[in-house]
Amino acid sequence: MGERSGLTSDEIAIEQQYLTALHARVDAMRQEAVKRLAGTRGSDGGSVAVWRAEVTRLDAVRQGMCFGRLDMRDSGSVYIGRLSLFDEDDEPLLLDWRAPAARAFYTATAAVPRGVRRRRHITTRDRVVVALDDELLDLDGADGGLVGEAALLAAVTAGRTGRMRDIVTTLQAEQDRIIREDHRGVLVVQGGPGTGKTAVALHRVAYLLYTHQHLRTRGVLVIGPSRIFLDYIGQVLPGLGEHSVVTSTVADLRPGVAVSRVDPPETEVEKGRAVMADRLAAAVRSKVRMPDGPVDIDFEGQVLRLDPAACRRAVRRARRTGLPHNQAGLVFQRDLVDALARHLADRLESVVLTDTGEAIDGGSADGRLSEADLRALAAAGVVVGQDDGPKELLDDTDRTALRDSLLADPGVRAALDDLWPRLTAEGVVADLLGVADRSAADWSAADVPLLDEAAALLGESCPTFGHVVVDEAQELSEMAWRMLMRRCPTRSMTVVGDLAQTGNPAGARSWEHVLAPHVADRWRLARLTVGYRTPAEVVDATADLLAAHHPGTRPPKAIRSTGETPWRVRTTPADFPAVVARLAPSLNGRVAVIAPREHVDRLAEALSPGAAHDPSAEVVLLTPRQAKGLEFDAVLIADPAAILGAGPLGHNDLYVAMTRATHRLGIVHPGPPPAELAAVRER
Ligand SMILES: Nc1ncnc2c1ncn2[C@@H]1O[C@H](COP(=O)(O)OP(=O)(O)OP(=O)(O)O)[C@@H](O)[C@H]1O
Repeated sequence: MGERSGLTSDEIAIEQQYLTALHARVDAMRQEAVKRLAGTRGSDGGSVAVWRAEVTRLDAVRQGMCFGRLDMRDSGSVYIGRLSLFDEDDEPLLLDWRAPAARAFYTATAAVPRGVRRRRHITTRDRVVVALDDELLDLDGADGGLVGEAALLAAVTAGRTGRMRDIVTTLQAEQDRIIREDHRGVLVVQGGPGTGKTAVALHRVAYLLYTHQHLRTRGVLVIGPSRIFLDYIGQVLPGLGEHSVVTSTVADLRPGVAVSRVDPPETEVEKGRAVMADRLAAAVRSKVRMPDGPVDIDFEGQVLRLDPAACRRAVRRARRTGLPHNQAGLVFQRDLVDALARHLADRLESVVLTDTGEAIDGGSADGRLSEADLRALAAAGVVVGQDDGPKELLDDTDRTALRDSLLADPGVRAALDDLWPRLTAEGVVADLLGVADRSAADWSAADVPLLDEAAALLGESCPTFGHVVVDEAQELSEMAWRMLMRRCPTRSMTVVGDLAQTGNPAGARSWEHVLAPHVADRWRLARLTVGYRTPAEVVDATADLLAAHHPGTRPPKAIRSTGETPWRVRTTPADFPAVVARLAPSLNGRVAVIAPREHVDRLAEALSPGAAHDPSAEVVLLTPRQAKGLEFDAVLIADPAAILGAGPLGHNDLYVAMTRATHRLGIVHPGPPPAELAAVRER
């Protein structure tokens, strides 16, 4: 890495002056936007939205607006920040970090300086420059691999606030490469815990929106594992000036479906398998009834008869359209109504009328049109008078009117619906799962992709996006993948995850396995290898666990050590809650107690009030699943053996739990420690 230069207060003063000028420029732009916004009163909503978005954007990028400067060997200096700014003469003042020319800020090293002589990290608070950190890159130097190391270390060691921060000032080269990868196709980012997958995915969204305007119109969707997680990352994109991204969990992706139940692991696995799609399709198909004999339908007092061959023909024709069930049902209905209308018209026309309207052939026994015939014709809008007996009994308009009145007739509709019923997604899934009382069907997270699949089979459309980001992607079942693919017809996706952290037994064991059915081999893999969250001491504590369950998987390379060795404490089952409650606050900072579900109630009682429910509390109680993607200054694992034993992927859950710590890790085990943790120092 480059050599640090001595920094004088003069240099801080120079940067302060520049920063003040930048803020003055943004103040002026904001004022202008506010004026324009006021001027749009009464004008179209479009320009109101544009100016409102501009004010929001300018407010959002204020904090840390300018964070870097590159001094080039052959040209002048460039300031790097959260947006591009130009002075009144259109001279550049600040370069958006996403612009191609800003790239060297993240990738230049002493070994490959990319024309950069000096890289300066500028730390600001509000409108004040508080620190500068320089690297000189034109000296011969070994390449340490990290860019802006002092600023990076300051960022990763800072206390956690409970909300994720953006890392735009200290992005590393391996991360920058992924962020700027082509947006087309599926990019999988695999990396161990704390390697910045979430951070990279979110910065990639900001980069893609900046670079590809069409994505602003088409929309970007970010999928996360839980609402707590989405809340945790919720500030990152707005801080990068992006407010339009939709974030959701898979379970929340279907409006109107409330998840209120947790399935046992075996059920979750079963519901997650792709074969459920075939079962749902078969279930929907089976709802179409082929009658064995003729079907009699009452219409306006007459009996119309559908013969089974006509029904079969209509089913075949409807299926041939390839339309989803409910739409194909309309084709089926229309087909049979046509048949019925023909049938009715033939019957009516077989009545040959005299000039005075008397029937001389067929019709009713007395040779006149029956009452029912007249009613049917009247219902179809055909007026048959005694004096002006119809010359053409049924023209095209009459036939259409006849079809419409057949279609509108409740008796006809009920008969057709009985053959090809109109279905709801909830009904189909409840039926397949054998849920007795449909109205009370309360859904689990694993039911949501089934409901979505059923809805698609029935012909409901869902919103689609130009790019979809899937975080903690290893947790998604095959059915959940199908659901997401429907939302991304262009298959432009960023998928980030870690197969060693899969906790959902229906989740991924291999990327190939979950992606190939949708994109064949058109996906590419990028890896992140450096761990920014967990210090070396915590990484070491997980070594035996990782080796036992994922032999061959290398843990992330930690960029720092804290000197704080993880410890474990043995206790008795009886004392366990009290010991956890006593130790948790002593860990200092923002602390997570991570425990298996079976202990949550007991521990919630023992811990400070609110811990169980308030993720922003100083001490928060979480299950490993809830802790996914989050991080804390300190973590206390409560009963690791129970976490390991809670399900087939308990070892991955324990790995997730241990790697949430940015500084300190403690373990409380009632009884002997699991073998995987025996090497952790006993206290
Ligand atoms: N280049 C960087 N500069 C500063 N901080 C970074 C950098 N990269 C990652 N971090 C920090 O490291 C921590 C872990 O990042 P992140 O949550 O994105 O990791 P992850 O790979 O998604 O982890 P997990 O798999 O455990 O969910 C975050 O606090 C993030 O801000």
